[in-house]
Amino acid sequence: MEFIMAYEVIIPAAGQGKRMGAGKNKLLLELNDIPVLIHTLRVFEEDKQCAGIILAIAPQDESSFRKLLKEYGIHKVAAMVYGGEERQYSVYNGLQAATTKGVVLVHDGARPFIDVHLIHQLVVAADEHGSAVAAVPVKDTIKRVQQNEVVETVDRSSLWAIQTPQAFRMSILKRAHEHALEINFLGTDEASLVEKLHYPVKIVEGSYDNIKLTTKEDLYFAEAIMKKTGR
Ligand SMILES: Nc1ccn([C@@H]2O[C@H](COP(=O)(O)OP(=O)(O)OP(=O)(O)O)[C@@H](O)[C@H]2O)c(=O)n1
Ligand SMILES: C[C@](O)(CO)[C@H](O)COP(=O)(O)O
Repeated sequence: MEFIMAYEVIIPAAGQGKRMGAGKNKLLLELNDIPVLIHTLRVFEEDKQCAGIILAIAPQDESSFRKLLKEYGIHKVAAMVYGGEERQYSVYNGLQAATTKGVVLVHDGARPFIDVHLIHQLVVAADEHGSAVAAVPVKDTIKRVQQNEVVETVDRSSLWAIQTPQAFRMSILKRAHEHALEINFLGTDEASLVEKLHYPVKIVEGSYDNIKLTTKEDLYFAEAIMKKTGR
């Protein structure tokens, strides 16, 4: 009998896509005629372990998003909340609508190439260790630069590029977001808020295919990944 560990997922989808320059929410852009948002949501809709999806959206996208959910048969969206000025606040608003006492995932709507096996690995790791994030080893040499001049070459052997999903015991993520508000800390991912509490964050090696669609160039990579994965 397969052991099913249920989780809820918060999908921040309220960004403006400024770096993409699409003139609209980049999650409404289409890959193989299907919106990016739907590619992302489908994975969770089809995962038996996913107990519910919480979507953080921009008010101006509400009607188009609701139409898409209906058109593509996405039934697991348990709540739609309005996002905030920053991604962190969108996730925080989503957290208020979460009901699980167990594991909660946060996954960028802009990362459509998520693999269900990685999701399950993250859920198990978060249940065991408290927090776990998808990541891949850095491939480039990374240098710290000030005024257009290299000041340091960072030792690459311990550098990882952190992705989402990021998985947490609900109690830990709630505490981390509350603490970040208390100390007025703004992080670019949920794990950085947990680190502020000095809690451990485990790494689960993911895939280089799990890209975040951020700039136009990422759309070319996305087309190649669609072909490769047969989506
Ligand atoms: N205030 C925000 C900002 C971002 N996001 C979401 O967080 C994910 C990752 O953010 P990013 O790739 O930076 O998206 P944008 O903020 O839209 O991009 P940009 O910074 O170029 O405007 C995206 O799914 C985006 O919709 C969000 O829910 N609320
Ligand atoms: C959460 C994240 O995807 C991890 O790499 C990344 O930090 C999001 O950054 P963004 O600038 O909000 O897209």
